[in-house]
Amino acid sequence: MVKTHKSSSSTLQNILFRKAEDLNLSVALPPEEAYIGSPENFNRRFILGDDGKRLYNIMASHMKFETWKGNDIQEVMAPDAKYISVLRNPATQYESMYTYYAWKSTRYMVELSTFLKTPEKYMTIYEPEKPYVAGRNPMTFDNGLDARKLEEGDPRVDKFITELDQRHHLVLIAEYFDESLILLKDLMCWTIYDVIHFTMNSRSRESLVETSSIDEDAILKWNWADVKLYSHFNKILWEKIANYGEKKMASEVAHLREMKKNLTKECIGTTINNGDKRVWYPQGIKINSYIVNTHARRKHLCGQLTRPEHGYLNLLRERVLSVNQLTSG
Ligand SMILES: Nc1ncnc2c1ncn2[C@@H]1O[C@H](COP(=O)(O)OS(=O)(=O)O)[C@@H](OP(=O)(O)O)[C@H]1O
Repeated sequence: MVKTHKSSSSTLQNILFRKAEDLNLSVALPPEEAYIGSPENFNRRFILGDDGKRLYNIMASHMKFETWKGNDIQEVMAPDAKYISVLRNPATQYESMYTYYAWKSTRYMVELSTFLKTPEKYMTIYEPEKPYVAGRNPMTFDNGLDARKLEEGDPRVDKFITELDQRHHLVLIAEYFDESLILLKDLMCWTIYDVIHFTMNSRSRESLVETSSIDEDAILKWNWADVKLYSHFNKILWEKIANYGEKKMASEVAHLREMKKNLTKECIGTTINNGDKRVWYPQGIKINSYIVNTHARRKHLCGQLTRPEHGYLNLLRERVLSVNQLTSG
């Protein structure tokens, strides 16, 4: 999975990590924190415990793809691996990113609405040459094309989108996440049970910054390549839904939502927005996470559905390290 920033990728990651845990699949993991090598380009030496020849079933952490040459990621993935990503409406994605990473005090030094009046100016002064998260067209960047300096309409973006379309088996859309997950289940020959999820890494209401329609227009203009990328894959998603059958889709989405509702009742005791040791909080940002109901503590699925990214990374890392110890001992 290409883990695109602030686009519901942690929720998708939770689904994949659950599968890895239950089926004991090999997962390419960062040795610490949440990035594999980034801001350096992807290289297998950044994978925890890699022996130079292992093939992985799952890779679902943030990393930096400069290109999709076919000799980097493909080299480490199992031959029948499916390539997926997720995109979100650039207007909401950009606000989430700017606020979550506190760019008003850590990068561009101004509020989002001020930045949006003359973004080129702030970009020229403050944008790092090699960022973890790009300040312009971030979802295009995460998927492998640095379009921070490309003029609107640059044909390299169209070419990139065409290539990406050939590369990715499925691009999920955050606004139609449940529909996207039904397609994922179909692609992977899973059951609906496999794609149940609770929303991960969402900001608490008080950590959202309201944007005006002027701001939103400015975000869309500034992130023109992301707008193209999103529009393209949103269209593809709806074509896939039509092929799947709209009636069948609606009935499965309803089933998924019903199962989610029941599991929410069963699993979640409380939702908290700070002080959870399994969560990474950027300074001053409140992130929702779930504490399992006392009576559901022994229920494996409840533990999995409520385990935030860093909790899962630590659990899977321990597993990799103990297997490596056994095989080298
Ligand atoms: N299903 C669904 N639909 C729409 N939006 C969703 C969904 N699931 C998660 N989210 C929102 O995605 C934001 C978190 O994205 P990521 O998990 O990709 O963030 S991160 O890059 O890994 O930090 C975060 O956005 P904000 O709350 O606006 O910050 C989540 O609320």
